[in-house]
Amino acid sequence: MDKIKKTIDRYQLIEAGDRIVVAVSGGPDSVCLLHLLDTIKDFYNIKLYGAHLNHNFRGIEAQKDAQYVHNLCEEMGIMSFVKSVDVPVIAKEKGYTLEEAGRIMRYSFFDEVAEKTGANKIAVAHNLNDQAETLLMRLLRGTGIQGLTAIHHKRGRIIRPLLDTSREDIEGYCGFHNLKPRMDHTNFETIYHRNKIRLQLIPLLQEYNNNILETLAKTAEILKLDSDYIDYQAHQLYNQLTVYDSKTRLKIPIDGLEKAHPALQSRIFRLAVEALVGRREAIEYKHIQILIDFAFKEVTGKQLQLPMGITAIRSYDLLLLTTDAIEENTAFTYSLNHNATTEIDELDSRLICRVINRNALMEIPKQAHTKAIDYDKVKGSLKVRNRREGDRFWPLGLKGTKKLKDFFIDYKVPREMRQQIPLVCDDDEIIWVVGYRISEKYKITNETKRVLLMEYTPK
Ligand SMILES: Nc1ncnc2c1ncn2[C@@H]1O[C@H](COP(=O)(O)OP(=O)(O)OP(=O)(O)O)[C@@H](O)[C@H]1O
Repeated sequence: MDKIKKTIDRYQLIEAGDRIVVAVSGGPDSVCLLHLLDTIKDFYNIKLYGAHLNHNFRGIEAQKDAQYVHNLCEEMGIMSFVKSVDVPVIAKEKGYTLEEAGRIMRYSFFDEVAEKTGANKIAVAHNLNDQAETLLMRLLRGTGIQGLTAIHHKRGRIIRPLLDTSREDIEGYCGFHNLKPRMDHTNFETIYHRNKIRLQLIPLLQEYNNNILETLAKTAEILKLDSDYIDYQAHQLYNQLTVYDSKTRLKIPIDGLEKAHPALQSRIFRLAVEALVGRREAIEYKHIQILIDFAFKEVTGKQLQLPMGITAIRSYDLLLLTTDAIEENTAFTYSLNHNATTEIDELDSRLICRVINRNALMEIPKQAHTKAIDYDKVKGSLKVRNRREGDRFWPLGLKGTKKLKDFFIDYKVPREMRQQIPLVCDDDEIIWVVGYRISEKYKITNETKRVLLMEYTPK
């Protein structure tokens, strides 16, 4: 009891008035956690809810776990929530491992219960041994400083009050209070490997250091401090560099990245991945290495396909990361009416055209997306379309026409964005490359009488 109170206070896991969902698998750890929190609930002035997910891994045994948790909570007068999810089916459908799917479903269920009850915290029962085992497993597999910080006492609204308490103490507590937890079946994570670490490696290490569990936990804590600092720096730089086109598309200037310390580069990529797909760990170290090589060494225009549907595109001095489908064939053409609004569905935008008198032009504010041209020079019908093979254009201020492709290159328009740039044309020529330039041929001169005013806006 003293130990967990110390942990709670040291890491500020609980505040008066908290409503806490306790994740109860039915094993010794979570039963001990529930009992402990129930004992101190008045001291801390908190309200508890029990939550159990039946993963449907083990038929009747799993149902008994669920029943057990339900009964236990009822005996303690704690409102409980039990849900059954067919995790094996979901894992198969989504291509996750059983362990991954179980974890995702479990945490989304805890969130659901928190939503329902208005809880602001979720308590899970990882203990000191879990911490040491996780650290050793990661060390053996190979990991970075972040991985060696192992399990955290607090992350978002998840709290782990038992993280400094050993399995031995937890079993002692259960025995003392006559609690009868069910066998802990919850650990699907390479059970065999973890068990070997638990039963062989840790006892061996204990011959060298009696307090190996505490030592490993301390190491994780020291590393966490340093890791937090590097993360903080990475966040700062990420926020400084990254430009979002949309939620599914972001750009990072390559020279900014290149100047950053390599320790920050890989973290910035992970933050970008997190922004796109919600999870930092969605791609592995080897993918980050490939991405770094791609960003700094590959040629313009090439694409790199990463897991989770992420595409990286290097274009000029920008690295684009997106989960959008990169479509090549999106040709569109719309006729423009002189005094009307034309919707361009493909770009989710509209173009408003008005023919006005030359004199009225003075009152129109100058904006990049509002342009005026000499209407009397327009031949045939007006339209807006995207680029075609062989397009040429005479940019305002230049001596003659050039290939539209070269114009785009001059303006560093990424290749895969060129399809998305509207071009206002007449029967003969491109009049306006929207967002960039109008044509020299259609510019307003002293002779201009009627003006076509065009305004391009998002829908
Ligand atoms: N079926 C379950 N229902 C409710 N809570 C559970 C369930 N399984 C696990 N938990 C909670 O999660 C904690 C960690 O469980 P376990 O060690 O099996 O998961 P892990 O895979 O190691 O970790 P994590 O779930 O945090 O990724 C348990 O102590 C318990 O609080």
